[in-house]
Amino acid sequence: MPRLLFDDIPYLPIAQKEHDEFAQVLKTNGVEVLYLDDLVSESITTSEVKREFLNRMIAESGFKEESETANTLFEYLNNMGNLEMVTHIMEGVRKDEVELSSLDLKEASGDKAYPFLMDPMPNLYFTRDPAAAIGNGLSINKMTYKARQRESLFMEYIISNHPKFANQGVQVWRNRNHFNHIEGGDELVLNDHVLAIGISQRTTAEAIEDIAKSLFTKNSGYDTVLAIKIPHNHAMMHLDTVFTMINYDQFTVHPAILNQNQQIDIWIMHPKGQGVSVKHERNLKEVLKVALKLDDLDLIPTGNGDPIVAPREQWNDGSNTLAIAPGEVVTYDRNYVSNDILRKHGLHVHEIQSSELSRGRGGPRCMSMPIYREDLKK
Ligand SMILES: NC(=[NH2+])NCCC[C@H](N)C(=O)O
Repeated sequence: MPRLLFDDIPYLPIAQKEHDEFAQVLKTNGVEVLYLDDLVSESITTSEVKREFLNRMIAESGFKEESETANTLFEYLNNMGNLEMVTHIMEGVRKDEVELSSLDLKEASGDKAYPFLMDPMPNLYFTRDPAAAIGNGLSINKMTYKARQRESLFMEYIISNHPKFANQGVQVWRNRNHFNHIEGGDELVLNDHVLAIGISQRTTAEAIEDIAKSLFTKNSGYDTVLAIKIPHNHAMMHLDTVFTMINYDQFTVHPAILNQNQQIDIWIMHPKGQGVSVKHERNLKEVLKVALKLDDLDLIPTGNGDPIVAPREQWNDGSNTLAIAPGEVVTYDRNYVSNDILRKHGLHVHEIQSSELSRGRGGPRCMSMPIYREDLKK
C-alpha cells in the first residue's frame, strides 16, 4: 500500500459504483465528463504515435530500451487495440502474462516474489494531479513519487494528438521535463488572473517560481500567484486537501493549517521585468481579499472547526470540495458535519457516497480535472 500511496484497500465493485455515481452527479448538473482512458486511446492516432508512446511508457517504467524485457513488453502491448492497451497499462502488467526467454540484469536483481512487471497506476482516479488547466493552457506535471510519475505522460499525448485538443493553441505553461516537482492538487485557479499554489510535500518552491515566471511572460493573463505553505504530511499532501474555493467569496479551510493567530505563510508573486517579485505575508483572509478585490470573504472551517471533528473529516477529504458552479459543490457524504456547515453558509451541496473512494486519500476535487471553465466573472 505505501508503494502505491494508499492507506487501505478499496472494495472494488463498490468503489466503481461510487465513481459512476460521482460522474452521474456531474452529468446531471450540466458537466461534460471525459474519461482518461478514452482520451488517451483516441490520442493514439497512428501506429507511429503508438510505437513512440509505448516506447516512452516502457522506458519510464524502468526498462532499458532494446532490452529483452522492453522488447517483449512492446510486442505484447502493441498487439492490443488502443483502448485495451491503455487500460492494460493503467492496470499494470503481471510477470506471468508475458514469457521472457532470458532474464535481463534488472529482472535478475528485482524481487522475484513481486507479481508485477509493470506497476499498475491506481492513483489515476485522482485526475487532478498529473496536470492542471490554467487559462488557455496547462501545466503538465513532474510528479513527486515514482508511483505516479508516469501518469502525466498521458496528458502530453492528449494535448498534442487528441483531435479535440491538438492544434487548438493550448499552451503548456510548464512541461514534465523538470527535476522540481509540482502536482495539480496544489494548483488552485481562483479566477482568470490569480492562482494559488501549495508549497507542500508534492510541490516545491522552485517549481512554483518556475511556472509563475512562465505564466507572467507568456501572455497567460495571469499576474498573481499566491504560494501557500502547508504541512508536509500524507493527510495534507496537497493544498486542496485543506483549502478549496467554492464561490466568488467563499472557501473551505482546515483549521489546522492556521496558527493561533489565524496566520499561515504566504508568498505573493507578481511579474517583475522578465522575472517574479515575491512578498511574504501571513494573513490568509487579507491576502485573498486584496488579490481577489473583495470587501469580505467567508472562510468556512472543515468540521465546523471542532478539534476532534475537523481532523477526522479532513482525513476523509472533508475540505476537498469540488465547485461545479459558484456556491454549488460536490462532497463526500461521510463528512456530515462539514456538509451541514456548508449548507448553513448558503452552499448547494451534492453529496456522493464515499465509503470506498475515500480510501485512496482524495475527494471530489482530486477525482476531477476541469479542462474548460466558463467565464463566470461576476
Ligand atoms: N489532489 C489531491 N489531493 N489528490 C489526492 C491524491 C491521493 C493519492 N493517493 C496520492 O497520494 O497521490
